[in-house]
Amino acid sequence: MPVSRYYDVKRDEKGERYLEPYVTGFLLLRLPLLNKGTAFTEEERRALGLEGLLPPHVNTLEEQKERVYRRYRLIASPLEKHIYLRHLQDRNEVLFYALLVDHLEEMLPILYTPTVGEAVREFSHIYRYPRGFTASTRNIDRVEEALANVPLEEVRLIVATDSSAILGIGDQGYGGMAIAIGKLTLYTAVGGVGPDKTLPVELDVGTDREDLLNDPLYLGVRHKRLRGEAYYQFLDRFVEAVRKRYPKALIQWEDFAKEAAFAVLERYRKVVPSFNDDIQGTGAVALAGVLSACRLKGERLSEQVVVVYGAGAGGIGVAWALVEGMKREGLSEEEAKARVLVLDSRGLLVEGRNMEAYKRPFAQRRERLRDWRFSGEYPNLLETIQNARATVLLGLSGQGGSFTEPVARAMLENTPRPVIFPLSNPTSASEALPDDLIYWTEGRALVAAGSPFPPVGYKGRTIPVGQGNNAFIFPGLGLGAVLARAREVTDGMVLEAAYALYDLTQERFPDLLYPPVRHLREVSPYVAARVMKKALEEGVAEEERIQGLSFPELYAFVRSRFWEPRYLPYRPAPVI
Ligand SMILES: NC(=O)c1ccc[n+]([C@@H]2O[C@H](COP(=O)([O-])OP(=O)(O)OC[C@H]3O[C@@H](n4cnc5c(N)ncnc54)[C@H](O)[C@@H]3O)[C@@H](O)[C@H]2O)c1
Ligand SMILES: O=C(O)C[C@H](O)C(=O)O
Ligand SMILES: [Mn+2]
Repeated sequence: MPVSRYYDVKRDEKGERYLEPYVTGFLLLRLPLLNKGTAFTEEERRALGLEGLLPPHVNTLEEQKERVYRRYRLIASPLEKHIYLRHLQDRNEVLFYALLVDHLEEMLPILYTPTVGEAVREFSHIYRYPRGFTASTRNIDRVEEALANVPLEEVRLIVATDSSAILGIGDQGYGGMAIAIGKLTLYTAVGGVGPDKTLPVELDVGTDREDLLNDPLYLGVRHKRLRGEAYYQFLDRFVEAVRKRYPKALIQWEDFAKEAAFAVLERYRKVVPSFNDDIQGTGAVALAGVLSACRLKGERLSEQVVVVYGAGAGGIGVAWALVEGMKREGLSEEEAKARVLVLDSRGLLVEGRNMEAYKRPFAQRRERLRDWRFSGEYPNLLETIQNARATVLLGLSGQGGSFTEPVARAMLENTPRPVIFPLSNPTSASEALPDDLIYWTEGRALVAAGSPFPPVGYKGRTIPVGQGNNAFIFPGLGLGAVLARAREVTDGMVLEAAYALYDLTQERFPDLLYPPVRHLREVSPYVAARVMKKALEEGVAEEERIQGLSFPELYAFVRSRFWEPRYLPYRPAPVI
């Protein structure tokens, strides 16, 4: 089976790859996975019916990049930059990725967090070309036929969202498609997964947002969200259709609101290789960063008292990973859980309190509160920090500005080097500005944030702010699972991704909490190889070619399959 309905990638007599298109002429210039624009050579133009359809001068990829980058630099607004780049992606994917890879640090905040949040909100207003797959209440009864319309035959990576909790901006209806597109852009740019192996999916089960339902331009289905049995039936149908059409594909669940996030993860994790990015990817990235922080202050993770602010997908995922990390250092489950305190909007999770099932494993023993001083029914953030003598504070609440000066100062009362990570996205949802945290703690806090922030200048020092974003985990985790053909993404693989990120940071960037974002293309293949090694150890790796490989061999395997944005030579398909 060819890679796509419109082309295949083959090898010539010398083993070099070339592309064989099944369409010629004008159409070739309209398909983003095929279009080289002005870079089609004279020979290709003659052979493929393009003569006279392009300007006479043949450009190199370098020249094309120069042209599009110059225009890009003239655009002032981040959202307009996003629109410009997305348009380029829909016109010529190789050029788009070649440009992105050259300017990763500059363009990631435009294509991904935080600007992608705006693109989600404005999705129906800035819409241009279709991309990805939409399963909706309109087509779910015919989802198999619909999925057959996707022209790609070798999809390996699907990012699917129901848009019920996009970043920290809540239910966003059809607009969540922009998040699925953004995550997969990273898979290709830093995870080396070919763009024709990826498929963004919007699961449009409706929206509860009145402003969207009343907006005449809104592009999604216009009814309230499906719930209960109907919701799970919808998802069952989708998963079944994916299994049939793309049996080798992994599904990354993205931005499902709390309860659904946990339920969907558990319902399908043994049915189809899948993981939840917000629970597991975030857990892993937080664990890696806190381990780095501990190393920098010369302490152990198991000595810390951690407060996790927010008890949704992100918060509970982070609490889980930190408990696992402490257990690795020798604590019992109970000892570890006593060191990880989790709060939701009503305060500290305490046993006996009325709460959702997924929160219960992280509720504190009641006796714990016996000598505590607090005002309300349950201790609030400040009271928890003070009474538990917290040394690490992690924000996954989506509540912008909730780490106030008294909160930061209370952390400093407990320890000379507090670890404070406001991890909520986008920038407006960040629990604090890194600048403020550094000032409030007199330059002593170790700070990383979910969204990108510039370095902070403090008393002559320049303090870099790490980006504690699951972008350091999911591309490597997904890539590793796919290359290993893992039948399941195990908890062991998720934790391995965390330790891989920590090890790499320690080795390559010993002064930092996370690698700089421009190094993501080194991080992901390393994480992937470690994930593959773990999958082999746990007996879930089904890929024949990697059985028995050493770590360097696994790493070489990943590198050899890493997609790079370069034009392949084209040869017309032989006429039969
Ligand atoms: N940095 C990262 O990589 C990363 C990854 C995942 C999520 N996040 C961020 O975490 C935030 C939450 O995302 P999620 O996926 O967990 O959403 P979610 O819908 O699953 O959970 C939201 C949770 O926020 C908490 N919350 C709401 N109001 C609160 C309040 N006033 N005080 C304390 N807690 C409150 C609640 O416990 C709720 O369960 C978002 O802003 C998101 O961007 C960051
Ligand atoms: O999308 C991000 O930037 C990280 C994370 O998945 C989130 O939901 O905030
Ligand atoms: Mn997310």
